[in-house]
Amino acid sequence: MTGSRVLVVVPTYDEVDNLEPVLDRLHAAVPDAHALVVDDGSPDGTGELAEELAAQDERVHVLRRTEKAGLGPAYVAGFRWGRARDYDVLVEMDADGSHDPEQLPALLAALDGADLALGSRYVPGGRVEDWPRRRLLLSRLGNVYTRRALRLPLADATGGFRAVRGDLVDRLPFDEVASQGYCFQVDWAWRAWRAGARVVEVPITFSERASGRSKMTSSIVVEALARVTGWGLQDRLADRLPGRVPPPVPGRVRDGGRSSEVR
Ligand SMILES: Nc1nc2c(ncn2[C@@H]2O[C@H](COP(=O)(O)OP(=O)(O)O[C@H]3O[C@H](CO)[C@@H](O)[C@H](O)[C@@H]3O)[C@@H](O)[C@H]2O)c(=O)[nH]1
Repeated sequence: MTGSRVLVVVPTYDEVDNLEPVLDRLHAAVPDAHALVVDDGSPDGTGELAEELAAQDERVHVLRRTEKAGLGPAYVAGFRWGRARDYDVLVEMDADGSHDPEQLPALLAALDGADLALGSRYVPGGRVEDWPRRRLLLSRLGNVYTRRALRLPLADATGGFRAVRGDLVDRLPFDEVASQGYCFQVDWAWRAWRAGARVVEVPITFSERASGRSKMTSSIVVEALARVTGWGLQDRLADRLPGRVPPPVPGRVRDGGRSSEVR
């Protein structure tokens, strides 16, 4: 979307070695983009570093929260901050170098014909590099399960590199989004699709983080499994209710220009 004001929301927890290189790469790739670092009281000083970077560069902003409250609430706070300041496009990007800012222009370009552009590791052309095999397996299985349980025609609903038009953010009921962990990604992609949003998957390369450790925990996995299973069951039960009001017309999903069927 040419001429748009773009805000890249970067959630951080203990990313002191990764943050500056990632912001440098972002501004080399998309010089006009602004970045909002949403730090949850990182003990390693990421929040203080973000303040220093913001003092040196007017394109960098910081939202500091007092404690680690999860990826979902961090993004909701970042999206609200961005919409209150009239950014037209909001972007999700990890702080650890897993997402390549050079691929951001492709995500932004995809918004010309879509409301939500998902960076996708699992469409043709997408890749995962150097991730431990068990993480890759978990991610693949999580996506297969999500697709089946929610009848959501996405190859990668759990990824965290995406761009969304501000007006879609305004339409979504983020007050109802209770997901704390990485399930947040599925949660709002699903709500967007059900709300009739035009969703496109854009191939990306995801690489193992540059330094530090993943914040993935077993409770994040359990939350995702429980929530996705619950939503899927509710949806199927609702199908059986007499006089059920038809669900909203689902949005279109495209992958490289082709329409996808619900699998
Ligand atoms: N503010 C804040 N940030 C957090 C929190 N937990 C994690 N983060 C930040 O969120 C980003 C992703 O966390 P990682 O721990 O690096 O995630 P990963 O294991 O590489 O995650 C992969 O799976 C996620 C779930 O599908 C994806 O969202 C992510 O893109 C990637 O594919 C990092 O920038 C990390 O600092 C939190 O509680 N609060």
